Amino acid sequence: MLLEINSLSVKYGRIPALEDFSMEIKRGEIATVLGANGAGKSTLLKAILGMEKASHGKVVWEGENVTNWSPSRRIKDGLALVPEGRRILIAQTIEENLLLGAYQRDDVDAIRHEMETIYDRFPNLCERRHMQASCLSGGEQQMLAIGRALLSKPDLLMLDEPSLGLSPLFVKQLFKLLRDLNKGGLTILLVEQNTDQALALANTGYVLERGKLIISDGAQKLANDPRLHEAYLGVAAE
Ligand SMILES: Nc1ncnc2c1ncn2[C@@H]1O[C@H](COP(=O)(O)OP(=O)(O)OP(=O)(O)O)[C@@H](O)[C@H]1O
Repeated sequence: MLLEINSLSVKYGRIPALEDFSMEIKRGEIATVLGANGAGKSTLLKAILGMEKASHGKVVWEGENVTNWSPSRRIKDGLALVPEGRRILIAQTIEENLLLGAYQRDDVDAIRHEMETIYDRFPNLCERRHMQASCLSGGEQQMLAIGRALLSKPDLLMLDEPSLGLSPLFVKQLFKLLRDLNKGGLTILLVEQNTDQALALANTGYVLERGKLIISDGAQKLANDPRLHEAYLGVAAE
């Protein structure tokens, strides 16, 4: 097991955003977390990375309890997050943004080699590597955010709504990229609003409703589960 979340809870002040959430992700798997706005999906990813503190429960990474580790220590140990909204530094160059992902590494030759692999994958970034990131479209910025995360050499790549606001062409490219990265051995935890495509890609799916896990199942089975649609429409199953 690569990642185990045991009864994780997160509160903002006294308000619970995530309650008693548990999941397990095996190496090589793609898991997706679905749910309506405000269900607690981003909070879950932030808590896995250590950006939000758990009020209860545990995050176990490769068999080790990392609940009290800092985010930078978790990133160094193989966790990476592509945050909602991408968080690109638009006044910095594309290359400087990419290098931020490698900020804890000192294996310069390997970093250079991986940068070239990323540039091969994203020729649009390569052509403009010395230009400010502000010149990129939303879709290209999303690819840059993914490239930056890959440069930390993660074992688990977490993505928070990466398809949000992208054109259908970029969404298609994005899901193909995630499939290719997974074929190359990367484990993925994907938070998405694009439920159909996320479930078509994933092995397992989890549905959050108001901070609570209401369904977890194989992705194919979940795609046909009426409770998924109820969760999105905010209609409680009678
Ligand atoms: N920093 C914060 N302070 C207080 N409340 C917060 C904070 N961040 C999130 N919340 C609240 O916690 C709940 C869960 O938010 P979260 O962003 O995790 O949901 P989400 O499922 O990712 O939603 P979305 O799809 O809209 O991004 C929401 O009610 C939200 O308003």
